[in-house]
Amino acid sequence: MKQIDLLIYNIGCLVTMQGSPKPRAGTEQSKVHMIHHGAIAIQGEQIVAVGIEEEVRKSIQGLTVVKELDAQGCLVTPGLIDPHTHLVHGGSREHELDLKLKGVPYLEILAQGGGILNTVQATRKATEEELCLQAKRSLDLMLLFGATTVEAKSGYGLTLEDEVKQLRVAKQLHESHPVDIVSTFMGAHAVPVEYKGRSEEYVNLVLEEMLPEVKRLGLAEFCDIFCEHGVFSVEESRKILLKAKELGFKIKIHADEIESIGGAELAGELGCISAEHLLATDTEGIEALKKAGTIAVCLPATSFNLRLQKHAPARDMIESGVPVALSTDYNPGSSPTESLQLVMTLACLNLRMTPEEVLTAMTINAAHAVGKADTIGSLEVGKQADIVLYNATNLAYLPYHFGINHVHSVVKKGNIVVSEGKLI
Ligand SMILES: N=CN[C@@H](CCC(=O)O)C(=O)O
Ligand SMILES: [Zn+2]
Repeated sequence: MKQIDLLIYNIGCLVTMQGSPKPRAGTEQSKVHMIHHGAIAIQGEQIVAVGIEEEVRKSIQGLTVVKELDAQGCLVTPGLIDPHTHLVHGGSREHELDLKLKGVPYLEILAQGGGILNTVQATRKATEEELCLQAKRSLDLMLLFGATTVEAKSGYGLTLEDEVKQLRVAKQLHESHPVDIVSTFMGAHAVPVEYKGRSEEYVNLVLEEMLPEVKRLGLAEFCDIFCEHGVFSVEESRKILLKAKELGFKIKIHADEIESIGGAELAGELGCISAEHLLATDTEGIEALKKAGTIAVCLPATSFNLRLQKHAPARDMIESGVPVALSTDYNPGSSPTESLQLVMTLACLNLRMTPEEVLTAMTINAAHAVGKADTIGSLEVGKQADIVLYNATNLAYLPYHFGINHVHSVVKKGNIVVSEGKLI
């Protein structure tokens, strides 16, 4: 070891999340590993020492420290991970607010050609540059709110060309923005208008053309599908996810968001890495997830914004041993928010998760949900130095004082990219 490039010291409460080769489930979900008076030493992109400040300083004795960052006694956590977003899209849908207030259900708006299909129109119209600019604005906000890795789905193109356009934007942002992006192909997000009443043909297009081409271009690691009453059936979802698996994609599923049609059971049957939404999941669904080790990605900002009375049964899931992750579900319809901190509050209040369970859900479990737990999700020697410093001294303060941004600084791959709440 030649030198320390960055030493973060005087950390009042350092939450490391260390030691989770597997997603954390059951009582493990609340074990966050907290150190008081901590420090982190970084070389290049990696953590080389982490722990009690005195010990960290001893372990790096004699080495030149290039830069120091005084945490001023504050709370420090691993970089937050947002494992479910629809980051790249055209337009916005504030006009739906009126329909929502009149009580028109989400799936009804979609069935009338609005909702997702409205965003499909706007996304098809937009150029790659326009999509990139719009998504970058959101990605900047996500970073300011503490996210250092974000999953991003396609699914607003619904033609090969437009799906590839969205995925190319995600790739471009991954390469140019400090936030890392994990790409998911979601050509089966809705049946496009030109295939109305011919969903079988659209499913074939996804199977025969889109999936192989996206694979050939290497534009996505994951494949996802909206398995829901009136969107894609369990049979259609099985077909698409099986083909995706065969082609080497890792698989995810939007399951049981509005109705329980067996999406969670399918996730278990196919060994999905994660199943998302799960508001309507019942005991059998929870059991299927548990058996398969599938991560439940809960999206409380979506149920809040859709004004749903029901919430994902996160407590039952945790108590049954299903690992839970949390996400913004950032998208222009059901969850137009980039703030994982708002999600923290909603997860505590509506899903009855503790602040510790919430942090696990946004760090190590989210890292597993995007297949990156070997490099991110905890602060450990050898892991990527993705770190958040807050204007707070304890974990519970984050969900407690809601509606504001608590982030003071963000370190991404060893570089300070946010300081005093501003991008640098
Ligand atoms: N439910 C399906 N897809 C997105 C919403 C997309 C939209 O409304 O534009 C979700 O995960 O919430
Ligand atoms: Zn989604």
